[in-house]
Amino acid sequence: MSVIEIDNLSKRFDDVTAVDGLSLTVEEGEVFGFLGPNGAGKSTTINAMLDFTKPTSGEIRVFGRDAQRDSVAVRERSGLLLEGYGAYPNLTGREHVKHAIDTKDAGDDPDALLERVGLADAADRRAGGYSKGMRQRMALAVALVGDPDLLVLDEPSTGLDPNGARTLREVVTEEAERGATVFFSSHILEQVDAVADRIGILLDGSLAASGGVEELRRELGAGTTLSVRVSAVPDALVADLRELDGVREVRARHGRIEIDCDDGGEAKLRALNAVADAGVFEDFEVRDASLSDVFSKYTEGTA
Ligand SMILES: Nc1ncnc2c1ncn2[C@@H]1O[C@H](COP(=O)(O)OP(=O)(O)OP(=O)(O)O)[C@@H](O)[C@H]1O
Repeated sequence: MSVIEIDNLSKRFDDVTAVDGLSLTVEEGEVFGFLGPNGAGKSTTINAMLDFTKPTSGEIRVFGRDAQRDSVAVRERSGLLLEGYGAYPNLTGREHVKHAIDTKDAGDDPDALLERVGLADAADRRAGGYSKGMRQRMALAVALVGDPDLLVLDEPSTGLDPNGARTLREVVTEEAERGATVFFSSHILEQVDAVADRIGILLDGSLAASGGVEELRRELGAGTTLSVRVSAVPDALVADLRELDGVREVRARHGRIEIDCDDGGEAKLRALNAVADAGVFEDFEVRDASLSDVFSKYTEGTA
């Protein structure tokens, strides 16, 4: 069953088109990574999903219900960590979580939730004195209240240190194992890559690509890099390599020649032969382009 169905969503603010004909579906139990650079339209999409902003056109269904007309029912089943979560400076972390539990009429233990997000030690401190990362951890604890069927996390890694980022990934994985659907937006690919079943790349309000990590890599023809250890780097060889069919870029550094090739074996084979013919070949390794390369390729030149 699809938990989120977005159909041809557009949202304009005066002369700015924040979302432009976006369609996507997220299935039950899936962790969906919603990636895009600043200003791509991620928050606007999320706000429309939760009826915090009205679409200019298009339709959104969450749990099979109209996201605008049935927004109360949608929000009741969702746990939200949204940008600019407003903490009450005078309330402690525990009081924030307790308040969310009471509001949702849930049976959670606030301390257990704070423990899960690594905030147990600061449970009795006022949120006004929390660091950015601590506030983000608290917001995550609040989002987890009531075992929501859908977790909507908008840039949840903002302000988190590496430990916090790991805790976040663990929590997302645990929630998915529990059966929750997770919609996770970020402009940091590594955060999403590690936990997402599927990724959508949003650019200028439209989906530029979507699919599983491997599928995306193939679809985008991310290519592979051949790294050859050489005894010397003759200029003529570098020039020859650049001319080969299927070779995209050649770099020489630290006794190696790095050759970016199209997917498939032929270009790599041609390049290796050329290095061998030049009499400088020592050793080689092959690296697949990471999804990070794919993402940079897609977002190059954008904000
Ligand atoms: N309330 C608003 N009024 C006018 N323009 C807006 C409003 N909200 C968003 N925008 C514009 O819509 C575009 C998309 O913004 P949005 O916040 O959805 O992007 P984002 O992908 O979430 O970016 P970020 O990663 O920086 O949070 C931007 O150009 C932004 O300036």
